[in-house]
Amino acid sequence: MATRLNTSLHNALCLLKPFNTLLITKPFSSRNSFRFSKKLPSSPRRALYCTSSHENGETFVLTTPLYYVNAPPHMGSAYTTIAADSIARFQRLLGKKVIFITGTDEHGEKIATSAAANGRNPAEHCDLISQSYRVLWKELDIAYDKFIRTTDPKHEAIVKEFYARVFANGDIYRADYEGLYCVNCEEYKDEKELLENNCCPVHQMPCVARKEDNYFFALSKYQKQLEEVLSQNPQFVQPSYRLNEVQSWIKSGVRDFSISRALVDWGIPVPDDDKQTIYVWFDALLGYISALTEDNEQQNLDTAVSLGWPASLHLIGKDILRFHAVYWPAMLMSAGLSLPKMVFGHGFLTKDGMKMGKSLGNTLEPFELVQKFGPDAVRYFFLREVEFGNDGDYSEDRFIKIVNAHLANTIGNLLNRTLGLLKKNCESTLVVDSTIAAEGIPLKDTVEKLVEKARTNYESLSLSTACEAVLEIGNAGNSYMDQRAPWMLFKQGGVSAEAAAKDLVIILEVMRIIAVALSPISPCLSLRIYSQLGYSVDQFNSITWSDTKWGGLKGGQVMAQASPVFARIELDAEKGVEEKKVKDSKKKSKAKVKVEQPQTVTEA
Ligand SMILES: Nc1ncnc2c1ncn2[C@@H]1O[C@H](COP(=O)(O)OP(=O)(O)OP(=O)(O)O)[C@@H](O)[C@H]1O
Ligand SMILES: [Zn+2]
Repeated sequence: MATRLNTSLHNALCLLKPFNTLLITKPFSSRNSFRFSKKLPSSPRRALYCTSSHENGETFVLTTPLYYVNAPPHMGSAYTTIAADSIARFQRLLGKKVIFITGTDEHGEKIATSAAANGRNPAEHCDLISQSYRVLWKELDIAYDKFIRTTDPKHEAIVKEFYARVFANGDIYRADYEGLYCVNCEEYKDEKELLENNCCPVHQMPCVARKEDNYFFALSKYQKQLEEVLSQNPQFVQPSYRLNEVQSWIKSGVRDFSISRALVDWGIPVPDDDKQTIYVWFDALLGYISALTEDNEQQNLDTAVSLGWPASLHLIGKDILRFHAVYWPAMLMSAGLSLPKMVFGHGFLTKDGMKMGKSLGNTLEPFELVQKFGPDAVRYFFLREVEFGNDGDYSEDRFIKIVNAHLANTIGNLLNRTLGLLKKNCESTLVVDSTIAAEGIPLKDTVEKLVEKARTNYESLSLSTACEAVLEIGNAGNSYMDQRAPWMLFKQGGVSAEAAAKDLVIILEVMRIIAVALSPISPCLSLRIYSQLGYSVDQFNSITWSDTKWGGLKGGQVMAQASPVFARIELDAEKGVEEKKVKDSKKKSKAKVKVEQPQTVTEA
């Protein structure tokens, strides 16, 4: 609730500041180094696999990864969260109850080391970094419903209960382990997946040899059930090429993994053995369940599960696919809980071809980007530019080109020009209902088809194509404006002027539909469009996807004063396109946001 209120407030602020410049684990192996000192447990005692024991009807529960607080967020963490927020907003538009869960993963060796390196105790360190995630989510208009920290006491209670269930099911045993460990992944690595000098392929740093006496989770017992989950429900892992990856891991044989650490103090103690702490991944994944509870509720698994489990969607980066698509389902089966409905592993934002990451330190600063360009531009660019699922590289030139062309020109200018004409010729008042204005006009059918394209692509998480469909609506509106040239028709007067007045209604209806259809991606921009069309913040906040249907604008509705809804980004010393191109090729440009002048003068 608090989040919702904050979001409304924030939206209202967006209205006041239209040019939102914001100056404002792993399976280990070890053919050579791995040995058990104890026998494997026998097979599971109870039937475990169920994908839908809990049906939560129209509730859509989605999660981002719980981000590791070894360092503040970067554009990669923001990317997943922006995508999740857009999906959550779309699902809310469909009328579903949404529980959007995000949070921070705060235990483990990497955190303890990072805290020490910064001269802080781990708890202080986690408070600070976790807060920086919340601040960034606010800047980016992320309307999450639950923010879980794995250091929350309610989480610890759930983890211990879960551990006890898995133990009671005979799936935890004690053994020695010796292997190569990547501290940044917090995972023992299979030697065959390492690069030269035993370097982790994700973090490009050598893994260290470790020998420990740990508790193990008997993943190998679930091999067959995991195979069945994937073959019976191929939707479980998306996109489909990631499913192939997961299937091949499982086919090559899953191995038990260690779920405790003897050398790490900063973690949840293993029940009945306070010399060990629970492995950070075994702990963190449960955040998706503990997040469902309220702080003042009795904390137990059954309560948590009744509040929304299983999740409809785990949205993650491909780096943590194995945890979510192999370990997590097996852990849930062991505890007798339902499996999430889908795990979607998107690609990496890269820098020079390498995954941008905290450990590598090659990150793009999201706070800086938002301050320079505003949340709408940042959200739009990454979701439009990177096909969801694939990797994508960032370049400032491309960023500026895309947001200027799409948001400032195709959408912003069209609205501005139309409102300018309406003010000059119709006293900013619509002459007729948009349904009547569009009678016999093919543009209406085109828009309806594109709305449907946007909807199906949002539904299948093809966010880039959904953006593309909305932009096509804008292109269709621009073409209509250019073909009809209403400014000429107004000059002709009489019937022509009457037709021109209807044309403006048609284009403004197009703008209204764009605002609704783009609201999951760039909500503040949509709100600004809506308010220019004469709607209140409350009216905007109650839109649903059915508002993409043609016919919302009515005759007599008075439009607001025209003012640009999206600030075109200008380069510092820009003096014309050619000069800009030359400059760009010579040195990295510095960008700033500048308000573009309305373009109504020449046409009017
Ligand atoms: N470069 C990236 N591109 C896309 N998503 C990313 C990227 N980096 C992190 N993420 C998101 O964050 C998740 C990993 O969170 P984590 O807190 O471990 O961040 P990290 O920067 O990858 O950390 P590290 O570099 O220490 O491994 C990924 O699964 C993904 O959701
Ligand atoms: Zn690693």
